[in-house]
Amino acid sequence: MITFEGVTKRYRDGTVAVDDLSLEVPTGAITVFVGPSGCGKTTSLRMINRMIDATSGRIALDGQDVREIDPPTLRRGIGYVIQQAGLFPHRKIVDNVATVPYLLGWNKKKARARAMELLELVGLDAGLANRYPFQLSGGQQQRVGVARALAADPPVLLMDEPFSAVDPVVRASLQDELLRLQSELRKTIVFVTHDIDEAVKLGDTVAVLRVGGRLAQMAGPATLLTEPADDFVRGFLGRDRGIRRLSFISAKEVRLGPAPPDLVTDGDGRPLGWRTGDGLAAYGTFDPETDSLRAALDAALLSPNGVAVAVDEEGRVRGVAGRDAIDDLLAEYAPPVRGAGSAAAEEAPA
Ligand SMILES: Nc1ncnc2c1ncn2[C@@H]1O[C@H](COP(=O)(O)OP(=O)(O)OP(=O)(O)O)[C@@H](O)[C@H]1O
Repeated sequence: MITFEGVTKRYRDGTVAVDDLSLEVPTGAITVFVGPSGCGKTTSLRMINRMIDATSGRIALDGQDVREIDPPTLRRGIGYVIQQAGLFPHRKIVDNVATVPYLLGWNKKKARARAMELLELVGLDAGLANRYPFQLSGGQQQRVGVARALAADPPVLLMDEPFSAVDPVVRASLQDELLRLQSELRKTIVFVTHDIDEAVKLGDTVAVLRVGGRLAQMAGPATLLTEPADDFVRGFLGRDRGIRRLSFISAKEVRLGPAPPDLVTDGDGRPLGWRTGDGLAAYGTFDPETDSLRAALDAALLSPNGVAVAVDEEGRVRGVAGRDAIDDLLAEYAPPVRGAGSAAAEEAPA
C-alpha cells in the first residue's frame, strides 16, 4: 500500500501543485488519479518514486517513508511508464526492454531472455525485438514502454498518461491489454490521466483531483458516477455519466422474449439480420451472461427496430430484448442521478 499523509508540494516559484493530499493506494489494484490540466497529477505521481520530493507531509510505501529509501533502490521496485513511451531511440527494442535488468547487473543473455518473455507478455511479436523504436507504431511503442517498466518485476507501477498519444482505437486496445495483464500480475498501479472515460474503465479506485492538488473525491467508479461528491466532480464526470454508469450494471436480468420470425439466422442459429422489404437490416447483439446494460442498450440502438439480440458465448441467438425490457431495468437501476444539478452545473470545468 502507498499512503499519502498531508502531502504538499510547493515549487520554488511559489506554485502549490499539491496541497495537503491524504489518500491510500491499495496493493494489487489500479488507482487512477484524474483531474483537469494542472491539478497536480504528475507531481503527485512523481513524489512516489522521488523524482520530485514533497515539501511537507509523508509518502509511505508499505509503511516505510520513501525519504528513507535511497532513490535508486526505491525506483528498482517501481516501474515507470510515460506518454510516448520514452524509449531510447538508438537502442533496439529488446535492449530497451532489458534496460533495468542490465542496470541490475544481469548478464546479457539472461536480460535479453527476460526481455523476449516480456515482449510476448504485452502482445508484441518476437520479430520486432531487433527493430529500433522509430520502426514501430505508437501503440507498439507504448507496449514496449509497459514491457520495459515490468522488466524487473516491480510490485509497483506508475503510469503517467501512458496511452494519451495514440489514436482512440489503439488506445482502447492498450487499455484492454493493461486490464488483462493486471488480472495476471496484480501490481499496485497508480495511473494518471485527464480522461474520465479511461479513469472509470481502468480504475478499481478513482481519485478526482482539483486544481491546487486537492482531493475532490476518491471512490470506486460506479460510486463516483452515482454519487458525485459535489458540483466540481459532477461537472468533471460530464453529461454522459448516466450512460457510463450502465457499464457497471449486468445485462443478466434483461427480460428476453422469443426471437421473432423476421430475425434471420444461419444454420447454427447465429443472426444474419432483420428481414426488410428488400433485404436484411443491421442488428446489434449482447451476451446477457457477460455484457453490461450499456452493451444491451447499444445493441438495441443499432437495430432499426430498436430490438437487441441476445446471444450465447457461441454467438447463437438466445432471444431478443425490446426497448421496453431494457427501459424497465434502466428505471430500476439507473434512476436519475442523485443530486443532479442544473444545466449550468453540468458544464465540464476548464
Ligand atoms: N517545476 C515546476 N515549477 C513550477 N511549477 C510547476 C513545476 N512543475 C509543475 N508546476 C505547476 O504545478 C501545477 C501542477 O502540475 P502537474 O504537472 O503536476 O499537473 P497535472 O495535473 O499533471 O497537469 P497536466 O494534466 O496538464 O499534465 C501546475 O500549475 C504546474 O504549472
